[in-house]
Amino acid sequence: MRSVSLSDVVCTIQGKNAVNGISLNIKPGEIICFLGPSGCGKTTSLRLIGGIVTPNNGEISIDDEIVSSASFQVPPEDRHIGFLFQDFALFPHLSVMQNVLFGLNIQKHEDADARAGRMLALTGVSHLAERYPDTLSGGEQQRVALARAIAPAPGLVLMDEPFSNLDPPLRADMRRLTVSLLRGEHSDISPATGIIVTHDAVDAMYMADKIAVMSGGQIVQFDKPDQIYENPASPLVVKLLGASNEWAGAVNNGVFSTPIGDFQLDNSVASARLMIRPYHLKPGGGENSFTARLSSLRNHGNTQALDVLLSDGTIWEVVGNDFIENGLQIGDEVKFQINPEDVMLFTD
Ligand SMILES: Nc1ncnc2c1ncn2[C@@H]1O[C@H](COP(=O)(O)OP(=O)(O)OP(=O)(O)O)[C@@H](O)[C@H]1O
Repeated sequence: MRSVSLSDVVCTIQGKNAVNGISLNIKPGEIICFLGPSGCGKTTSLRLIGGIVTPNNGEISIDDEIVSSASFQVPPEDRHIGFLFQDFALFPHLSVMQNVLFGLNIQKHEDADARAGRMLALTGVSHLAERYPDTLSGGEQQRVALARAIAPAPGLVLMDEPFSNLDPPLRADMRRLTVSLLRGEHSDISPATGIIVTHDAVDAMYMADKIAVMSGGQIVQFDKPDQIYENPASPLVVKLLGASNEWAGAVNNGVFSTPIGDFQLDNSVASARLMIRPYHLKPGGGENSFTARLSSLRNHGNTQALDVLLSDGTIWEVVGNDFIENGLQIGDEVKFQINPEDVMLFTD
């Protein structure tokens, strides 16, 4: 298991800072997910760590040895990293077995055949050993790519959207498998530090010890998933982690008056934004409640969703599972309860 550290790393591509001064310390054995909207610099950060692109400024170290700076670059093949990148697709002219053997043979691994066989078994593709990549489904190819990345026991594995082409049940399987392999939960497979790029919050929440949320080439929050979920640093982080309702407006003399009630803020604040998750709004009266009119009701099977009109015409979503059973109907005026702890307030 290897440590990775980035210090004030900048990477300019075609005159634009794709990565704009990121610093990060990743401990041996940690699984880190880079999460962020499209174009925020996740893939470039991973490519910098892999040595595929060179920083214009700053330093990258692996196990306390500098591997990248503006003037010095250890080539990717000398970093002994496992890659699972779209650009490093399976070799089309090699069978599945030969693909997994590739890295093992470079390392002159003693029991390469046995180890490749074991990796194929663990990733559930032993029966495809003699097949060629173009005869495999997307999901099968991703399993083989995972086996190939981890087979040489690299101690550090970089993955760029490793489950991008998988449907939800297969994605959940692959998440579990990836974490168990990185954690070394299988005998004779050494644990590894994992750095994974994803734009899927569920992937990140499930797999990561820590999530690095990126925006505009910078890391805007780096913390444990539950911390990020409970204390998001900005509206962007709230949105990345799941659906949310919001309302923004002026603050007058420290009072933020919203359709769901008044909130006391600092006197110096001029404007604010309130956010709340759809499933945190529950029908019911009482102290912290507000009234809204139901404008639509959708049944998604295991959940039901309401669109509700606030007093100023703003539409919010409410998610639950018993609205229909409780007789709610479009046009009804309904009271909704809020727990003040679920309200996220951001000042501009
Ligand atoms: N080869 C390139 N040529 C020009 N611009 C590039 C290149 N690679 C990246 N960029 C730009 O750098 C920025 C960061 O790109 P990057 O691929 O790192 O983002 P990302 O967060 O991984 O996005 P996505 O989730 O869409 O893959 C983007 O604005 C992108 O357009």
